[in-house]
Amino acid sequence: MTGFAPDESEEQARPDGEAVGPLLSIEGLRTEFRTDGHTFAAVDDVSLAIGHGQTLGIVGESGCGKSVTALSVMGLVQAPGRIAGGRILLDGEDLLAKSERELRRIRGNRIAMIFQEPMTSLNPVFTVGDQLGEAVRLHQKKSRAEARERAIELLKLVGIPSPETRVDAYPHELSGGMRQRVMIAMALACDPELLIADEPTTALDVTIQAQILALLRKLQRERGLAVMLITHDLGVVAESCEQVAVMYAGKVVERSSAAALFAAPRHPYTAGLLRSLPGAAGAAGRGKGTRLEAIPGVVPAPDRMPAGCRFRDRCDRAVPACAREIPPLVALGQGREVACFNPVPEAA
Ligand SMILES: Nc1ncnc2c1ncn2[C@@H]1O[C@H](COP(=O)(O)OP(=O)(O)OP(=O)(O)O)[C@@H](O)[C@H]1O
Repeated sequence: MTGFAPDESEEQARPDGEAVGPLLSIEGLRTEFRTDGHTFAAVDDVSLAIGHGQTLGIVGESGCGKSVTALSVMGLVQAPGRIAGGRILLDGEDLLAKSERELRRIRGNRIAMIFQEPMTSLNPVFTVGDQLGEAVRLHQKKSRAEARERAIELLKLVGIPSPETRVDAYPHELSGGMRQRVMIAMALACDPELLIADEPTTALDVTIQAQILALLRKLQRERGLAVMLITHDLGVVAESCEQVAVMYAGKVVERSSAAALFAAPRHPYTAGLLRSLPGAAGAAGRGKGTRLEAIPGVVPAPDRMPAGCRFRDRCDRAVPACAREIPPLVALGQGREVACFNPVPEAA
């Protein structure tokens, strides 16, 4: 375990004043893949939490384990992958102890996920209304006519103009941004408490990206939706997230409020990511659409992880201890945790 302990920032108060735990709590998650006789952990001892109605950004370069973390929460890890350890608690209930049938119900009703490329998730031969209506009828007892009405309502909710007409459109008749809105509408059909959005804006141009992020923020605010927002783009995090987890090579290396992280990153990897943003380093809201490729070197392949800190070959603050031991996540106060033997000093 990484020594993660939910702190005050994850304890929330109910209207009756009673404290409640986080909506989602991932504890010591390990998800492995077995390929060519080798077993490697794509997600290695990851602990995270998302409060009710909160947005957590999970950020890191390609291959860091962000998507596998999301798929683990959804119960959608496919062979040759498997969850080898840890707990995934939704409102205190361990999802890993659920049957496939129970999980399907939870996926349908409490957790929904949207992906980067909506065209791969929408069926080209059915209209948007058919597919949305189907999603509605899967979760609620409604007649076809009622499901169509609900589909129109959902399209309106996600800001599709002329929803009464668009409901009869086929996916290819809509722009990329509109298709992503339809996917969000599908995800909302079951009125979930948690929405997992895996790179929801990566395939879209910058203006449309901003609109989709604004829509997610609006839904989060108005419906009290919790969002796990997976992105390689710190600009997206700056715009949308309250909390951030930075992942590197299958591990969480820094957890923080977004404000504190952008004000003063403590893990050298986070600092490097922020430096790679154009404009003033780390200025929140800048650098939208930037890929995080400016740190020299690459993420080590999961079957060739170095001993000790996995970032050390790319790190300008490495010390001898980094070669010997994997740095544990250590609480630095105010909900901040960093896995580094030589973190960036606060004043830097
Ligand atoms: N089905 C699979 N079989 C084997 N390895 C896999 C499989 N899925 C993911 N991996 C490996 O797990 C690691 C983590 O992948 P993951 O997709 O979670 O990264 P990511 O951070 O989401 O990156 P990206 O932004 O590119 O999606 C990668 O090394 C990847 O190659």
